[in-house]
Amino acid sequence: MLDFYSQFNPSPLSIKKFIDFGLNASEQKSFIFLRKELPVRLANIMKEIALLPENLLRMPSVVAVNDWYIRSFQEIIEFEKKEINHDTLNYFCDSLVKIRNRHADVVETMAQGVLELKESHDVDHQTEHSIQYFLDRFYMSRISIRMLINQHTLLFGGQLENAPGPNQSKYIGCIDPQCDIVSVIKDAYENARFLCDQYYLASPDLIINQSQHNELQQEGRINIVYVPSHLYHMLFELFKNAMRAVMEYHVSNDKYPPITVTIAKGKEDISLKMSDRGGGIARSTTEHLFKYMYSTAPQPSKSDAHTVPLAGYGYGLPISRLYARYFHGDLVLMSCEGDGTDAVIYLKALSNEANELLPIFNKTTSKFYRTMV
Ligand SMILES: O=C(O)CCCOc1c(F)cc(-c2c(C(=O)NCc3ccc(C(=O)O)cc3)noc2-c2cc(Cl)c(O)cc2O)cc1F
Repeated sequence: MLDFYSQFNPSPLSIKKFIDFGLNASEQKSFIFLRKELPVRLANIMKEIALLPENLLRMPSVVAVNDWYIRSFQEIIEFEKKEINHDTLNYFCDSLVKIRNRHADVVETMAQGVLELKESHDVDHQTEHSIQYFLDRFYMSRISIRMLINQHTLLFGGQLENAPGPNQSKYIGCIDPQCDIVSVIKDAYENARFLCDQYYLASPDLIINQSQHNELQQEGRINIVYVPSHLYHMLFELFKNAMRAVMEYHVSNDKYPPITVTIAKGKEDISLKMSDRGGGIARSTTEHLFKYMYSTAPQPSKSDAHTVPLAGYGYGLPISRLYARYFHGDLVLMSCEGDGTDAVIYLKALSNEANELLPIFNKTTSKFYRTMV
């Protein structure tokens, strides 16, 4: 069955399609689409997992993740031949929730798998490159599958959790058609600042600027049709990094240079540039920050806890970049060593251009893995 579903390409949806479908949503249509599309997306990435180097595939954590995928795949294809009725639709929703919970810790578990590999084998450059290629595609696939599951369970899950927030009633699933970018920036800043204050007993201030293409003059705030939780995840990660840099660079004085976020709206892009004066990083170091292998460093021993670990321990940055790229945006770092760092989140201004970016398993993909040692 895996071969059957992996022969289909995943069908990318745009934010506009998610919205249009959600406005007059039919649970039956969603069910018919998902009981095919979810196995297709699962099968495509499972074929890639199977192509990983033996020594990674045999790591206990990778075996566990693979089992979760096999089990979830089997549970969904059960619905292929089920009669469509009220009970089937309810059972389908319950199965999706069960699958989402089963896969909750996939990111950490895969990181553990990479660590197990690093500790048990020498990882040559080519293998590291292939693992980077695989994990970018694997996590992007996971983001897309969770997006489909969340939309269905939020639109039809029935459990209308506690009354949605003030404007959450206008949400279409997890999409806010009028996502107020400034308020998401402020939320992410306040939460990152809370952690910064706890650790450094101080934190940089925030300045928000707005600028837009002169033909787009609009009063008030810039809104976007987007998934607020994705935008929050990216901003929270970037604020944490910027604050750490500023606080580590300006150890002495108690006045810290503020972090500036500039929101720019053009015809095609909406850009969020976060600038800090945290001393910046060398170009040679910047490229490592998006590497999964580099950032899966063994936990620092207590002794050197005082040094600020440059090697991150989360996958915060690479995964934040995947969220940006998921709807055809991007996340770019421009650091000037000795001064500070600009991090830019690019988003599509038009929801019909914000298409899912999905990894597709095909002959070229498998050729890529075949060259792996
Ligand atoms: O994943 C995680 O948990 C966090 C993973 C990430 O952890 C980091 C972190 F937050 C901040 C920095 C950092 C430094 C720094 O640290 N400068 C001082 C030093 C320069 C070079 C070296 C060296 O070459 O050894 C050591 C210190 N300067 O600018 C940034 C910086 C990095 C990013 Cl991604 C950003 O969006 C904004 C920034 O200001 C580096 C990180 F890596």
